Order: sequence, then structure tokens, then C-alpha cells
Amino acid sequence: MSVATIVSAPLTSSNIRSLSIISSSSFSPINSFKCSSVALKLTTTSLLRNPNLRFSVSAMSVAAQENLSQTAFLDRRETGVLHFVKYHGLGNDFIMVNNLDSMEPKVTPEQAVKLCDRNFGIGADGVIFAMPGYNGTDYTMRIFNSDGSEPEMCGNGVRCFAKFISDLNSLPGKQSFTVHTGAGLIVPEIQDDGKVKVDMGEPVLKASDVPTKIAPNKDESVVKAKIEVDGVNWNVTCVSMGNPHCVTFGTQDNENLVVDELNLAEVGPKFEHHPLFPARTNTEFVQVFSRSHLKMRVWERGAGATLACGTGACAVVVAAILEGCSERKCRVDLPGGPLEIEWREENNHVYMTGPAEVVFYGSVEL
Ligand SMILES: N[C@H](CCC[C@H](N)C(=O)O)C(=O)O
Repeated sequence: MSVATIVSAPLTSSNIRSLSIISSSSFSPINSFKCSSVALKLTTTSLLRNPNLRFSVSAMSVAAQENLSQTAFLDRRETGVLHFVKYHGLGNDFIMVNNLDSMEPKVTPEQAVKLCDRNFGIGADGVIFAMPGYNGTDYTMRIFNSDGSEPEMCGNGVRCFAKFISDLNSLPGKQSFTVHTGAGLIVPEIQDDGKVKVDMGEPVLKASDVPTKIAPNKDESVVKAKIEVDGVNWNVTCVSMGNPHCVTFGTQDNENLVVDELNLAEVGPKFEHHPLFPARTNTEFVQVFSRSHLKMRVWERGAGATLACGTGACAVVVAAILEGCSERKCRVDLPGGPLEIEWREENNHVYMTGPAEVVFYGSVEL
């Protein structure tokens, strides 16, 4: 069931204690939001604890009329109010912003940090901007991590981006878009089953381009190299999908990780901020179930432990093939669910297929 919750703003000093959707309509294209009988009963309570960010809702009971237009919602231009749609890809969740009228993000990195805060803000792993195309592409995608840093690319995010664009333009069914990103041209295609298949382009293996300072092999890649992290010797393979990834299947003493036993919050930041990664790094810890079935957990650069990482799953399959422990087509299980990944030999591109779903609509005073 997908729910479109319109939370009116601006109002001051209250937040939602309970939001009960008495009945809900399935999500409709934004231009012609068809709402059978969404009646929202919102009750409000105590003061919002973060005076800098007034995310507020009044007590209201709204019976949405038929044909309530989402365009009116997302196209409204109140000064200082951001209208957004929340999407997630396997629990890796994003605040999507319709930024199609400008190449300047509507939210600053500092505001993104507050919006992504799961206690004082909306809560998300990042903010994603849908912007006009560049050099002939349909669109441009930019993203701010929840720490305010700007990565080159986001795999789960670009699936959400495709669904967001499709919904903005009332494009039901199968379609694909060309998207300019920090990782170059990315082509997401919405499938008949609603999943999104993404051509993620070619992996980058040259150490200096990942980037990493780990001493490379003769072919300039880093495959099953040893690095010391806080006194433990890990075997790592480094891959860029536009953003840097350090993939490990285990340590020198234990080459077969059981990923659920990892203390991710302890070890993740030590990889992220390791001096051998000048741009920091995303780190994927991988368990091999078979040559076509892997399981991973991830500590993301700028976002910490997330439920899924699309670029990370792509880097994991590339690393697994380079280390000789998987086929070119793999299912990768992440805490938020599975992704289908393929590294095609004929064109060297990596393909990722997975879901992307709307969660709710909202407005927030910046
Ligand atoms: N935090 C990542 C960007 C988001 C990647 C991840 N969410 C994905 O789905 O690819 C970085 O700084 O490189």
C-alpha cells in the first residue's frame, strides 16, 4: 500500500504524535492526484525540540476531495517552505526535491543535515535533487549525504529518482531516462513489475581513481590487498562506481566473514576515515553463500550504517568476480532486501535491478 500523506505547513511549534491514515489511496501521479477518501486525523503535541527546524503540523481533519492536485502541492512556492516526497530503495531512504527549475539546489548541505536527522527532522540517508538535464541528458541528479557531504552517485537513490520523475510526469508503466550524475551518464529503466533496472556504467579499478593510496598490482588495481585497520589485517578489493568502495570478505585470520557478527558501528568508521582513502570510503563486508548469492552489510561514507547501498552492491559483485568467488550475475542480500547485480563482460557495464517506493509527502519550513 503506498500512502500519500499531505502534511500542511507552515505552522509553528508542534510535531506529530500520531498520524493515522483512516483510509488511503494508492499513490497517483502528481499531476492528477486521485484521492478516494484519504481522511487524515493528525493530532499534535508538544513543542518541536529543535527551534532551528520547524517541521510542523496542525491538528486537522482533512477529507481530501477527488482530484486533489499534487501539482498544487509540489509546485507551491511559499518562501522558506520545502515541499518534498520521501522515497526508499530497500530502506535506504531519501528526501526527493523537485529542483527542475534550477541548477542550484533548494537545500544547503547544512539544511540537509537537519532534514535528515531522524529525531529532529524528517529523517533520511540523504537529500536528492531532480534537476534539468546537462549536455543533452534528460535530467541531472545531485545528492547530499546525511552528513552534508556530496557524493558522486547513489544507486538506490537513482532508482528512487526514476520513480520520482515518472510520478512527477504521470508516466505510468515502462520508461527510461538519461541522467547526468557525478559518476557520468546513468540510465535507469522502470520495468513492467515496477522495479527499476539501472545501467550503472563501468566500474573503475585504477587505485588512484578510486581513490586509494593502497599499493596497487601491476595492472594498477587493488585486489585482495592487505590493510591494517586498528590492529587487524583485512583483505580488501577497491572499486569505484563513481564513489569509492572498499570491499572485504574477511581478515587474514578469518577469510570467511559472518557479517551478522560484525560490530559495524565500531569497525565502519575506522575504514571510512582510514588514511589510505583520501576521499574517505564506503565499506562493504561480504559473506559468500554461493557463486551467485552474496550477503553484505555496509558502512556508508557520510551516512553510516544503512539498510542498503546500491553502488556498494555493484562494487561487491565486481570485487567478488575479481577475487574469483562469484559469477557475473549475482543476488546480493542487504539488510533491507535483495538486489540483482550483473557485471556484463561484453560492454563492461554493471547493471542493478531493485525496487523504489514512495513513503509520504510533506512540507517543511527551512
Ligand atoms: N554515501 C555514499 C552515497 C550513497 C550511496 C548509496 N546509498 C547507494 O545506494 O549507492 C557516498 O558517500 O559515496
